[in-house]
Amino acid sequence: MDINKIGVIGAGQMGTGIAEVCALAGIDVALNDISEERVNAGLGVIASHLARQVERQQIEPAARDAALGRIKPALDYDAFSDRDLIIEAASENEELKRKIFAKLCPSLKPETMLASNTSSISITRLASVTDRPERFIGIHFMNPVPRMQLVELIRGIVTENTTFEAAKALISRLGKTFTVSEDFPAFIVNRILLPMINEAIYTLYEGVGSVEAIDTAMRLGANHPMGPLQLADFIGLDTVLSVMQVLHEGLADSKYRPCPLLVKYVEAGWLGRKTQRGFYDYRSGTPIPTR
Ligand SMILES: CC(=O)CC(=O)SCCNC(=O)CCNC(=O)[C@H](O)C(C)(C)COP(=O)(O)OP(=O)(O)OC[C@H]1O[C@@H](n2cnc3c(N)ncnc32)[C@H](O)[C@@H]1OP(=O)(O)O
Ligand SMILES: NC(=O)C1=CN([C@@H]2O[C@H](COP(=O)(O)OP(=O)(O)OC[C@H]3O[C@@H](n4cnc5c(N)ncnc54)[C@H](OP(=O)(O)O)[C@@H]3O)[C@@H](O)[C@H]2O)C=CC1
Repeated sequence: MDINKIGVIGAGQMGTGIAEVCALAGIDVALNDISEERVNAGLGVIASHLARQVERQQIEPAARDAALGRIKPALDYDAFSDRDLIIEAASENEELKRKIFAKLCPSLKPETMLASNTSSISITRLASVTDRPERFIGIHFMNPVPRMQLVELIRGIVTENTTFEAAKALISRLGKTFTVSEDFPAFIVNRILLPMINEAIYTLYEGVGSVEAIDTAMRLGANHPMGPLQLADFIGLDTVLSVMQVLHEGLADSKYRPCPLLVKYVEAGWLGRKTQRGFYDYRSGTPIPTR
């Protein structure tokens, strides 16, 4: 099936990025979140990111205007009745995602495909709460979506080839590259990257280095574009913790235990950029280490 109309659930960092790249590629987007206020805030973020691309002469103003014209708010799931694909990008919480998918299906055409942008959670388990597990797939974009070339594709145990092929065609239309991961905890990217970030937090927690030393060391010592603690704040410390918990529980190996300092920051509501404070304090505009 050609994908020309998508629904996106979750207007946060990833949902807005997915909506932005799909609209720029000519796809009609209906964007949902838990409130009209949240959806409108997401639409504002998309407009500001597109404006930045116009300023940088990466896109023409007309392309920006056309893309914005393709994105509309979806304040309930009835707005998804004509969609070809729904991409869920709500918070990294399995119970929340299962509730979304269970509630969503009755509003959809029988042939509508379902995808989750989950960083780590079992596609097979998420698919099992729907009426269409064969049309359910993991389409895992990377953050920030407009700038990252990779998309991970993860098939559930019964994902059909037609669904897999449609997802591959969408990724190609977005000008991105996919890799295929088997449906095991955190797939490929986060199975490797998040334990590294967790280890960086342990390095801080054990006093081996300061926030700045750790980030500078990896930026200049390993040519990472962002230091691991800066990246953790960019991803969201709640998401980082959720992924480590999925790895720890899913693989039953203590090497994936989340660092107690990460747990403390999340419990304090210090989630990184999205709350203006994590390993850095962003409230003044200049990132200042919080420890
Ligand atoms: C957790 C998961 O499930 C999987 C994942 O996604 S793991 C995370 C994977 N992503 C990464 O590793 C990103 C690593 N960082 C980078 O590649 C680069 O820093 C970057 C592409 C994000 C920015 O590139 P850059 O050219 O150095 O910076 P620049 O383009 O000037 O952008 C600078 C700013 O905009 C942000 N940014 C740039 N483009 C953006 C976009 N399209 N959307 C949102 N933020 C963007 C940058 O984070 C940075 O923020 P501040 O100005 O607030 O510091
Ligand atoms: N951050 C990253 O670097 C990456 C994240 N991902 C994955 O993408 C997904 C989203 O992550 P991210 O965008 O960072 O998270 P954010 O916290 O930025 O956004 C999640 C959004 O979902 C909303 N939400 C919560 N419950 C519902 C619901 N029932 N219906 C609709 N929207 C809801 C949240 O609202 P509220 O805040 O009010 O609860 C929030 O606006 C997660 O599964 C994450 O693992 C994948 C790749 C990279």
